[in-house]
Amino acid sequence: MENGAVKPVIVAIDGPSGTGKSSTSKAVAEQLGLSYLDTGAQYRAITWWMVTNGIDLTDPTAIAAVAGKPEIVSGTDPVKPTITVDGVDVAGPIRTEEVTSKVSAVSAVPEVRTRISELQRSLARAAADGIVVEGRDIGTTVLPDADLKVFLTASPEARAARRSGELKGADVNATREALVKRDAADSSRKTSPLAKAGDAVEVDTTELTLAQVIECVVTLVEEKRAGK
Ligand SMILES: Nc1ncnc2c1ncn2[C@@H]1O[C@H](COP(=O)(O)OP(=O)(O)O)[C@@H](O)[C@H]1O
Ligand SMILES: Nc1ccn([C@@H]2O[C@H](COP(=O)(O)OP(=O)(O)O)[C@@H](O)[C@H]2O)c(=O)n1
Repeated sequence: MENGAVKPVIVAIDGPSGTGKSSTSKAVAEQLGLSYLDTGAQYRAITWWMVTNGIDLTDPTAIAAVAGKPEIVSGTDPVKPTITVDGVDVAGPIRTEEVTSKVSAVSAVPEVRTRISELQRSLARAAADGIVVEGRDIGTTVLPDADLKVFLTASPEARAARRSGELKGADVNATREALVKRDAADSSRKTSPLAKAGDAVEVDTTELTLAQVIECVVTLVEEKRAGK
């Protein structure tokens, strides 16, 4: 690059629910001055639109038929990420239990994935300094040429404890069951399932603090940038 400009760095962070993808990705992006994209929020947003519009989510054909309708816009500032559907701020409504329990059925539909993956690639291309993109299939399918791929894991117990800590009063066992069920659905779907890319660095976060995970990923990005 000319004039000493730094090449944009693309970081893919994948893994199941509650492994720390969002918290880690946001903090890494903020520390390194990169953009940030929560791809799960996009799948939640299209699911919210389908629920709101009474689409039959047991029928993949019905889902596919309307996959192109909602306009989903993601703001990629890690300090204040935003998400709107047809101009409506849905940051709150996409986190309800109803959307969480239905998102895997919607995200398994190939027409939905094609549409959302295109959005993701165009946002990654537009990020002048680079971007941290978190999800399930970023390293394997959406951005297979990412400069760094990280796959976060943690025991189901640790993940359920973290999640039920967020959802005040939620029963840990019920949270664990719902989480394991969603992982199974996301891992077994035909189109770009949740999977570790062959060249991803796996980080088990069960025994690590969030600060340790952030430091680990920042170091990995800096090593990549230094050409190590
Ligand atoms: N290593 C960690 N140790 C303890 N808590 C964590 C750790 N990583 C994340 N958390 C907490 O767990 C919850 C889920 O993290 P989040 O980043 O939303 O995970 P994901 O995006 O993978 O679902 C959050 O409340 C977060 O603060
Ligand atoms: N790249 C992605 C990201 C999310 N998803 C889907 O979106 C759902 C919600 O993702 P999320 O990241 O918000 O989930 P949490 O980890 O926050 O619980 C997942 O369970 C997947 O069904 C996907 O299919 N591919």
